[in-house]
Amino acid sequence: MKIAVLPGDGIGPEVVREALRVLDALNLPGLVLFEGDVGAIAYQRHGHPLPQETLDMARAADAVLFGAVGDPSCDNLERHLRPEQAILGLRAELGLFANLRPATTFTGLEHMSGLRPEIAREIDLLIVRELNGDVYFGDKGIRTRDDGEREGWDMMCYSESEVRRIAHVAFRAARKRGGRLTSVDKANVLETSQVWRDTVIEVGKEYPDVALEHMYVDNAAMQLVKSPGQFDTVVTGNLFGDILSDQASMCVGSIGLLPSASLGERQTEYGAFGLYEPIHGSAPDIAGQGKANPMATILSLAMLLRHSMGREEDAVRVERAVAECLADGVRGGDLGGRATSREIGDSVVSKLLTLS
Ligand SMILES: NC(=O)c1ccc[n+]([C@@H]2O[C@H](COP(=O)([O-])OP(=O)(O)OC[C@H]3O[C@@H](n4cnc5c(N)ncnc54)[C@H](O)[C@@H]3O)[C@@H](O)[C@H]2O)c1
Ligand SMILES: CC(C)[C@H](C(=O)O)[C@@H](O)C(=O)O
Ligand SMILES: [Mg+2]
Repeated sequence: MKIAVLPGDGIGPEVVREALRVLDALNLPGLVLFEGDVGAIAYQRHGHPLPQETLDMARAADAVLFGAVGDPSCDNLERHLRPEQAILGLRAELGLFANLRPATTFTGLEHMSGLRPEIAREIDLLIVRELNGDVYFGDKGIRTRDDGEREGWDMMCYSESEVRRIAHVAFRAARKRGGRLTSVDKANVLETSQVWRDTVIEVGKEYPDVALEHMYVDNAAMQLVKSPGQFDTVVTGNLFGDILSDQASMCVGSIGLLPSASLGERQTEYGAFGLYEPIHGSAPDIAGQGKANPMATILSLAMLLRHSMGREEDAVRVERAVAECLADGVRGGDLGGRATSREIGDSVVSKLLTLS
């Protein structure tokens, strides 16, 4: 089993390092790890944020563990050379169209949520975010109008087949969870969303056991804060899913806690090929200070064990280790504590070794 490890920029290497220590503690046979450059570091070393060699390494692997990309020093580069293009390029080139972003309450953290504890306690949802389309990948540009004013434009677009395939992933996920699916769109304004909604309804006919509802994205943002417990599985487009998942993280307590899996159609001999990363970014404001919470990356590793390695029991063990550390009061700066990334990694590894 080959894992491509792409730590990236800022806190990326700091959080990936701790996830790898957890992987090491599991002592799994037959693992081969390769490390590659992505993001600003890759641009500095190779002149491109996603060097061909890194892409080839990811393609040749059975799974990818990704940290984060982004560096303020690159904000004025031409767009195709910016670090963020590395993750967008990987998602597109590897056909990873289904991004699973679970958000679940942790016992003992209710008071760290931006919500009242009794409301935070209810959170157990999965955002299924489409990852290969939408305004992210449509034509875009900056043009100068006749009156001399600059105008930026980005085309939002979803085809029926793009919506159909993510809808199937979401319905199947909802079926395995609480049997409820909320499709989030902006069909009252956007034609893209009209096609989205019509297609989700069509696909829904194949899943009569799943209760489907539709919600406009502005209302969904409000409902997520008002009563997050009403959500089971949520399916939405690339942009809305990006925003709602950061919001969901603060309902749980910190962006340093939410993992993700990006999956496509490819299967390997071990499970689904996938890329696993925390939902947060490179956090330049705390990079290099040992302040990053590595739990989101450790929980992403758990998703890798589950989806790409078929090791459900190990995945659950890692998730339990993180949850029990939080219940014991292990807290980084993001949760009002003082534990360093290293100390959080140490705690998770020690806890893991006590769990059978
Ligand atoms: N998938 C990715 O690689 C990814 C995701 C999001 C943002 N980015 C990039 O990261 C850079 C910074 O973006 P941003 O500041 O908007 O978002 P961010 O997620 O990097 O940081 C937002 C805030 O959350 C904090 N934070 C994030 N992760 C944390 C962690 N693990 N522990 C403790 N605190 C944490 C940061 O310190 C910051 O205050 C940008 O270049 C952006 O494009 C990359
Ligand atoms: C860095 C950026 C391209 C990325 C996105 O918008 O998808 C990030 O915000 C994420 O959530 O993974
Ligand atoms: Mg994001």
